[in-house]
Amino acid sequence: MDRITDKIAALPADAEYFSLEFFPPKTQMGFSNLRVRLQRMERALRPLFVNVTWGAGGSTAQKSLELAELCQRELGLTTCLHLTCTNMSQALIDQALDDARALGIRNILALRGDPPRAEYRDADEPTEASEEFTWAIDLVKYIRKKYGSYFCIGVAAYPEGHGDGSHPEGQSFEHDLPYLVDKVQAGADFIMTQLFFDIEAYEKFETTLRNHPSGAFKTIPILPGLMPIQSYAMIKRTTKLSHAKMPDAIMDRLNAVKGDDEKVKMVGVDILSELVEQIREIKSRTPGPKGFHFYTLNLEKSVSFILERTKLIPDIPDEEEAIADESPAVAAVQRMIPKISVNGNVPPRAPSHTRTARRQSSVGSDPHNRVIVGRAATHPEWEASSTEAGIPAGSVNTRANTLAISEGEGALGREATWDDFPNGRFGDARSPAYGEIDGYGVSLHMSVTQAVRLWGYPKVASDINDIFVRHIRGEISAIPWSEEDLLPESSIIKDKLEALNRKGWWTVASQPAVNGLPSSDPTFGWGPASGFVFQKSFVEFFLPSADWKILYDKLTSAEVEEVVCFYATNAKGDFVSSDYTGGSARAGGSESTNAVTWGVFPGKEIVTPTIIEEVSFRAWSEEAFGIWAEWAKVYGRGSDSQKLLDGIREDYWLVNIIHHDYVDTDALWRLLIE
Ligand SMILES: Cc1cc2nc3c(=O)[nH]c(=O)nc-3n(C[C@H](O)[C@H](O)[C@H](O)COP(=O)(O)OP(=O)(O)OC[C@H]3O[C@@H](n4cnc5c(N)ncnc54)[C@H](O)[C@@H]3O)c2cc1C
Ligand SMILES: NC(=O)c1ccc[n+]([C@@H]2O[C@H](COP(=O)([O-])OP(=O)(O)OC[C@H]3O[C@@H](n4cnc5c(N)ncnc54)[C@H](O)[C@@H]3O)[C@@H](O)[C@H]2O)c1
Repeated sequence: MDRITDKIAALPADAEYFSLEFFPPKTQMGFSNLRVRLQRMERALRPLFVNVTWGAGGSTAQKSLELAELCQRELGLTTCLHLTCTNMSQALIDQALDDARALGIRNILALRGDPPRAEYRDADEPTEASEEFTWAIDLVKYIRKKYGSYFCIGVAAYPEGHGDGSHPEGQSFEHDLPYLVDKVQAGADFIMTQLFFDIEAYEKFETTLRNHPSGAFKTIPILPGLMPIQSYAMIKRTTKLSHAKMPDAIMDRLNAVKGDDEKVKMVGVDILSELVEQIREIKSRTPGPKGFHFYTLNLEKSVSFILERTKLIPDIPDEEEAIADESPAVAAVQRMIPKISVNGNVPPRAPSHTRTARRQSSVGSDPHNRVIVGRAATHPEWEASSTEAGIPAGSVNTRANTLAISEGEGALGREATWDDFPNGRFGDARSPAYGEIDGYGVSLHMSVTQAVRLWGYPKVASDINDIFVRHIRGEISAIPWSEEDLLPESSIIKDKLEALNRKGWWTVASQPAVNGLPSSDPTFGWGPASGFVFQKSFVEFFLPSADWKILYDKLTSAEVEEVVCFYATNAKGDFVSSDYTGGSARAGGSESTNAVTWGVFPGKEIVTPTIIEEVSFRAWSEEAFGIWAEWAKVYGRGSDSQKLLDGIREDYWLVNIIHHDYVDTDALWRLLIE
């Protein structure tokens, strides 16, 4: 019995249940770590089902199917595969549905994805045979027509209204309502909502649906979407992107602790637990089992606390637990235990940062603390056995112990939750949580109208120079690679960044050098009091291949190569770095790891929150080039703008250059500008 609605129907009338959402990790190591995490969460938390997200336009198709296979086939979890229908070929939709069926998946969350780009269509597709996929309802109808009742179909809904800004009257639940009625009447079996924190909006939403004159929502399962608060910066960004309101009372509680990551997380657990209680009260008005949906962002600690605190974890009878302890699931948990680094050490608590930093990592802070040290995708043979790691047999052989581990308790818990502080947008590339924020794939995060309003219709490369320069100057709020303004720290290198962008080297990230400022410094400071912080300067930018050839020679010249590290790639996947220049490896052949931000604090080891290295650069660069393609789709096929952007994508390189001489704070800029 793997259809979600059948599973719900089999529950007692007063039962509660929940689902957990995961996205396909960007890196092999992230995938391998998620496998272990899923095994642990399945055992400790017992979700009724899990969701696997789908990158808009099919951008994660293969990875989503791999993750869905792991969940459904290997772990035996009832799996709901998300599927979007816009901006991709019908062939891909057909393939995904056929693959899902072949994997035994019985549940699809049928979504629209990004707004359809008018001229986007697979040129090879015979038009008379293809369906029009403009709205999610088109996918619901298509699945019903092609597969009958084989799939249980879910659809999305938005308690505060869908917010892509394309509707003239703005964001409103009332505007969406008739279309939601249509989606359900077209054959949807359950509803999952966008994340929200405004309980009054949710109450109005569920009450309106349940009492709707059409009767469409009288009994349909409605799963409210809840996002654990992983960090201050992340929740601010997610609520902005999802257009969910953060009530003042909740924001005040987070503002009061915003400098302390651990406290933000625990206040977040309180906030989410209170939301669950309030939703319970609203749901008690409708008979039948009550469901909840959690956006995990591939992290386990917060959600485990919330589920335990709110008693949402289902009990299992003792005898079933005894059987379960003999089962393959336990063997899986036992396999997970040895994910202790070879020398058996465990990571310390992640440092407390007060500022949004870039590629955050607990790994570089202490080489002993690596959780995944190699590149092997599965069952790396360097793992210590549980006996070698000093774990008494049977010590995790109960669900209670597994839950404690998911909550970060003890040495095993610290090991399991090593990546629990994804400050900034990009965490450690070894973490399942690494990558773009929602796992919905590369996206501009805005409608065509908004994109055109911000960036107009670029026709020649110098138009792009202007867009980047205006972003550096704060005249436009976003470029396709960054929806945020520059951080205050960038102001001291603004003229250098402008100069680079004016000459057509388009910067997407950077930082100035800092040689020992107090940790309390209002612009550069972070971490505990009485410390000192340091930074190496770096800059990441796109440049034409002809310019790259010249710059490469400069970077690999005898006097420069000692003081810089660089990583460079293009859309075809050609890759060069300072580790492998001229076909030979430098520094003994090992790949470099660059701590570009570090801090020294009383009574602590050196903390290195930002690291640049090959694995994260490569994973990010795929996304970075994908964004050019997304931007091109804003404009009509064959238009000047589309041709310009696609041409750039094919020709340009993305390069990240780090200068090691942080004492000479101008060195990087002299090298690149003069
Ligand atoms: C639980 C959940 C999971 C998600 N998972 C993913 C994912 O895995 N991958 C991903 O890329 N995205 C995902 N999304 C995001 C989703 O793809 C976007 O929000 C998308 O912009 C809208 O999708 P939809 O299915 O709600 O679209 P639709 O139901 O088509 O609605 C989109 C908007 O159009 C309006 N509308 C609908 N029909 C019509 C019509 N006939 N005429 C005029 N207006 C109409 C609606 O009112 C709404 O404002 C998810 C969202 C939710 C809530
Ligand atoms: N090299 C890698 O390994 C790697 C991996 C992931 C992400 N990234 C980069 O990080 C960026 C965003 O990451 P984040 O959200 O953690 O960063 P962030 O928001 O912390 O910003 C990164 C820094 O770059 C500056 N910046 C922002 N826009 C800039 C621009 N257009 N030109 C020059 N500087 C700019 C910011 O002021 C800030 O100091 C991505 O756009 C990407 O360029 C690089």
